Amino acid sequence: MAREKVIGPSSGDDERKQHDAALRPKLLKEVIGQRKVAERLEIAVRASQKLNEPLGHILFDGPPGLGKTTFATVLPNELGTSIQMTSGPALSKPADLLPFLTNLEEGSVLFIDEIHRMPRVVEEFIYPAMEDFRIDIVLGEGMSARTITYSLKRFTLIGATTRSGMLSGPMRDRFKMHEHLEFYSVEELATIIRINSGKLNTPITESAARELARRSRGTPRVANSRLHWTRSYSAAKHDGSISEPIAKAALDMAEVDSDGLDKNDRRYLEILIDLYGGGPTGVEALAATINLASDTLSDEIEPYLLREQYITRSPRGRVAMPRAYTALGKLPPRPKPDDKQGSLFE
Ligand SMILES: Nc1ncnc2c1ncn2[C@@H]1O[C@H](COP(=O)(O)OP(=O)(O)OP(=O)(O)O)[C@@H](O)[C@H]1O
Ligand SMILES: [Mg+2]
Repeated sequence: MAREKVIGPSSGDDERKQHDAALRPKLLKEVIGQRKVAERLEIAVRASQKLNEPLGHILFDGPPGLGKTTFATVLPNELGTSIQMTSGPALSKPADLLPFLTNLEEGSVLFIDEIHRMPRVVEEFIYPAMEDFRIDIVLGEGMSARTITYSLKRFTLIGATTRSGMLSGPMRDRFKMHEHLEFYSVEELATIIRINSGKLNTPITESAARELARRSRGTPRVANSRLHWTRSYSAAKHDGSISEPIAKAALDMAEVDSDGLDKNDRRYLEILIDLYGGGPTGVEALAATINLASDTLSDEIEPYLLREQYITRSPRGRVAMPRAYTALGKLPPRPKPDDKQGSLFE
């Protein structure tokens, strides 16, 4: 049965996956930005080929949409091997991992997304696989239980997480490389937008690419979704090409403000300022008021607001910074006269 599809500024999950797959770089040289990470991976790939050893296990962490899955899928292409993909929440017991482990080819990649959400029993089951390429399977119960050891093909585990802090120490230590992905510069995002408009056969001016880039929260996935929306907007109202005025009008209509903040960002800041007097406020209280999961707040909304200094974290909770007031067209609070350090927010 055909499902109804919502085309709009806030793409749904299915649509997001389609966009991601279509525009995702296939090789390391097509990956824009994250230069240091890409260079280290390049070295690791070459070494693995020259030494004829599997690539060491790699952990990618960073906020959503910055390229963790992209890097994980680029690596097997570089190595000329296959990849199997699963995720932490899909692995509720060790047996769930077995089909993946037994299907491994020599040197192939097993990708586990959201690896911080893998249950402890599965984590412990995977340790010997990571260390010695073997698994121990217990057969039977009680007195008659016996363990058989099963050797695996030498493989590379790639883990991705938005919360490296939630990963257990032993799990983290078993990865040879830890790569943290950072937000992208406007120039890098503008390059991604230019390349992807080419892939989508959509002419775009340089200033329009920069305008979309500036308003994409430092995040390639957001840049791609802003580009898709603007492209639809232009196809419906103009000739399908993207100029700066068209980009501006499309983003205004999508309620993305001139700094690139979207409705959820502004709602977060409004509640923090209007309801909680600018904080400090715990993330749970904010999440309950906004009616979003606190994980969504801390994984998706806050990293960018923190990095751009709209908010800051204190031991007592989140605090709005002057930039948050300005973004909402409000005056920042004045420092108290007795405040020696001149801090605005105590
Ligand atoms: N460095 C990059 N160069 C070009 N495009 C990129 C880059 N990083 C990400 N993208 C684009 O952004 C999209 C989203 O990236 P990706 O799916 O890799 O993010 P992620 O970090 O895995 O996010 P999540 O945490 O939500 O799984 C990709 O499909 C790709 O089109
Ligand atoms: Mg991903």
